[in-house]
Amino acid sequence: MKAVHFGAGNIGRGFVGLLLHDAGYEVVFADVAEELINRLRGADSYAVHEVGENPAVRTVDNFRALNSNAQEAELVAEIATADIVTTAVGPHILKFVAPVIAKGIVAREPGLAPLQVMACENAINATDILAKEVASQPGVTAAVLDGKAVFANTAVDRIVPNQEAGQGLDVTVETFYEWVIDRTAFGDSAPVIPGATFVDDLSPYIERKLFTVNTGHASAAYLGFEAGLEKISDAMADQDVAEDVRAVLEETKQLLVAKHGFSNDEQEAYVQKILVRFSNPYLPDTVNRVGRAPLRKLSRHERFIGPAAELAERGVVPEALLGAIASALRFTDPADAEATELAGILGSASPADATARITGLEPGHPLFSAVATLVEERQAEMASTPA
Ligand SMILES: NC(=O)c1ccc[n+]([C@@H]2O[C@H](COP(=O)([O-])OP(=O)(O)OC[C@H]3O[C@@H](n4cnc5c(N)ncnc54)[C@H](O)[C@@H]3O)[C@@H](O)[C@H]2O)c1
Ligand SMILES: O=P(O)(O)OC[C@@H](O)[C@@H](O)[C@H](O)[C@H](O)CO
Repeated sequence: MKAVHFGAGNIGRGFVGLLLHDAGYEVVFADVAEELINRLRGADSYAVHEVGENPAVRTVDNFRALNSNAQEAELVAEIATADIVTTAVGPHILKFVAPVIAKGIVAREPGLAPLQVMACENAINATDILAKEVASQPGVTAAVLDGKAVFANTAVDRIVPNQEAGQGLDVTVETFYEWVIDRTAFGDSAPVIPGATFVDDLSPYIERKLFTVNTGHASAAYLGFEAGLEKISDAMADQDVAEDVRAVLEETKQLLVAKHGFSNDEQEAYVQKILVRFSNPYLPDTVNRVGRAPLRKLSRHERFIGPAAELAERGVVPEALLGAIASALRFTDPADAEATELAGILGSASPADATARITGLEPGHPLFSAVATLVEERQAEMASTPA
């Protein structure tokens, strides 16, 4: 069995690659980072260090690596004969990997089982986004895809920080993991991945993951950044930050319980577990990594505006989420292109225009004016602070 996995970064090596390896797949990593590809080519195995409660070291072998920019023909041939394609490249990168995936699908011999495609990104229904991109490639029609590929949405959860320089291919991860996959996409032929959970309705799981783990995580990052802290575990050790994160998760709990029918106790247990995960002192995770790409995180259906908008539509003022959004507007990182772009929008547009551009909220939406007020406050702060 062979899997082609796009993105040999943190989650690619530390989670998706590991679970596919443990399920018996040979993994062909495809990435654009030449140095990383060369390292993978030169190694027989790498180690995944699971840190926290019940630490363990796992070994991944039986992999190869291709440069997806420089070795397109080879990659097409691999995809044409693979069982599974997965991605962990970032939601905005899916459009760049779609063309080669489409070519690989077109090149599959008739009679082969359909390629099983799963995007493992933090976004609601990321595989649908990828499927749409694949279907829009030249020469690809619904008839071409029919019988040659199936696309399944998934929710992936494991905190994998940026890795220390000098660590080579080895990855430090938390012990917890969860990979929930939409079973319905596969008919009777779902892949056997012992570490994954297959469900008939993914939407409650994917929203619960994004609006609890990622909303809480990003809140800790932006509130922690504002408090001058670098590590997520240090942010969680700050009583004010921890209380604010807890209040944010109380609000998303209210939404998730009402919308998806999770019991209050079940959701509370999920929240408690997550707070412990964020506080893991052995995990060298930073506010800059978790706060990365603030424009993506502040977009319409993402971890802040998504739940806050739904709460506002239900007549609830999401005070704690608004507090976290205010902190997100203050996030700066010269190395982060989206943080720079965010500052540019705040510095040049009117409060209403900036709010619409940053969040995608419509001016008539019940959340709009509350966010516009935060934007205006941030703009006033920026105007009074020397550059
Ligand atoms: N790190 C985590 O804790 C975590 C957990 C769950 C989900 N995710 C999601 O997984 C995705 C990846 O996150 P990450 O933390 O591993 O990031 P990362 O930056 O460590 O890895 C991304 C990898 O994708 C590669 N890449 C970029 N463009 C590419 C292209 N066109 N073709 C092939 N490879 C390409 C990069 O070189 C990099 O190696 C994101 O969507 C993230 O939200 C991350
Ligand atoms: O990957 P992002 O940028 O969407 O979010 C940053 C972190 O919150 C995220 O990577 C978590 O570590 C992960 O989603 C945990 O499962």
